[in-house]
Amino acid sequence: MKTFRPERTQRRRILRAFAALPIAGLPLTTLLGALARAHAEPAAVSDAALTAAAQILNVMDFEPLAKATLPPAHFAYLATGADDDQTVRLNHEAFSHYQIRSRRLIDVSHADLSTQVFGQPWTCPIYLSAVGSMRAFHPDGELAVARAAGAKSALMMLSTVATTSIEDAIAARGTPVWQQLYTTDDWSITQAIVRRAERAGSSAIVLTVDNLTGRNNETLERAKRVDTRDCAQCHVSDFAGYTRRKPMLAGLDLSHATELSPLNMSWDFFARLRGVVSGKLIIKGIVTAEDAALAVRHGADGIVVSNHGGRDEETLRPSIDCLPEVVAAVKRRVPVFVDGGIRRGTDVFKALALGATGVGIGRPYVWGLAAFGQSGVEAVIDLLTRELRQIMRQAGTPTIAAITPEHVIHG
Ligand SMILES: Cc1cc2nc3c(=O)[nH]c(=O)nc-3n(C[C@H](O)[C@H](O)[C@H](O)COP(=O)(O)O)c2cc1C
Ligand SMILES: CCCCCCC(=O)C(=O)O
Repeated sequence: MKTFRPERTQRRRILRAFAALPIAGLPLTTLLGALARAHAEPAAVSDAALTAAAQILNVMDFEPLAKATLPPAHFAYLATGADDDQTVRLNHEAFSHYQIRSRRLIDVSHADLSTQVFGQPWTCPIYLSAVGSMRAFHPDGELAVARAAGAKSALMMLSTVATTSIEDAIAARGTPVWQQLYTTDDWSITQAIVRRAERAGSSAIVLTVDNLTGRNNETLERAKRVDTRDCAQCHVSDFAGYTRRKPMLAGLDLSHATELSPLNMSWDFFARLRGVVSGKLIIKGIVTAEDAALAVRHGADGIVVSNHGGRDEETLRPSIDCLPEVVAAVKRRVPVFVDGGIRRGTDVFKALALGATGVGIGRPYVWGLAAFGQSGVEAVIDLLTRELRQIMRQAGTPTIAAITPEHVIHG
């Protein structure tokens, strides 16, 4: 990559853009770095990128910056979902159907966002959900995310198909991460990944069950036709090449494998997995009361209500709409987490009111990563945290425990 040396007039424009950035603490070098990656030639620094940088008010404002920074096929891998991307859109839109019932005259001078998960203190209920191949979005990939998670005391869930090993991610975060699990139908592979993750200090194994081999992502396929650059980091077209690039799969014999989320996976597999996971075992991708009950019966320690950000199947059922029935079925026996379409502090608030213990984000922090590296991820966490604090005050809920189902209504 060429070094970015802006001309004097460009520098003035960049400085103006930076000065207008309302997010304190994004260093100029970070902004310049992002623009340098976005435009290998300084002369190509576009007005659109500068304007977008100057207008960051909320996490969604990072998306156009990420788009300007990334090769089209990488951005498409990040942005898109299954079929017509309708579930992706509905995941967020559905939050507008829930309205907040604010209570008045409650002392909210000390809003406390801290909570407890599995007996561990969390400074805030927002966590960074698993996203694979993050070096496709920024050279520092998961390392930058882990550092940001450490700086902000946010929980990070590391993908099996991360481009950083769990050992390096934990070292960068400074405290354990959760290991998300994809595996093959070869039991020895499953055991090896679990053993390695637990030896490295992973405090939970999160089995993803909603991403069956063979998703239909037409938007991504179209983007790959126009952008023919090597996207092997994030695209699974060449299975052997793809898995070779994933540190968590290094040293494993995958020569007989063709998939990482086998079609024959069943509750028997989950029960067997329960037998080898010594820490917490969480199941990610549950969207019905029936499966939530089965998960608890099979020994799950936690459930993530998720449709994988609408990436795998076009169900048109937003994950926030699935949360209440799962919470009802679980009857407080294990914590329930949710992700999908969370873009505002009010979305986090509504999810908590509907019974979530923790609320995951995917794309928003990757937009921050793509645009600004570690600082961008931190800024996304800060923005959502600030918005959550604000709505907690407005709604008369000074603590996370004070947020109850009475604070939200489906309209
Ligand atoms: C680019 C990308 C890669 C992802 N990779 C994984 C993964 O490796 N494992 C997994 O369980 N979920 C993965 N997810 C799903 C996220 O963990 C999460 O469920 C989803 O992104 C939440 O929706 P949101 O992006 O609207 O916040 C990925 C999502 C994206 C956008
Ligand atoms: C099941 C193997 C491919 C996983 C790709 C990572 C992922 O979950 C995604 O949404 O992308």
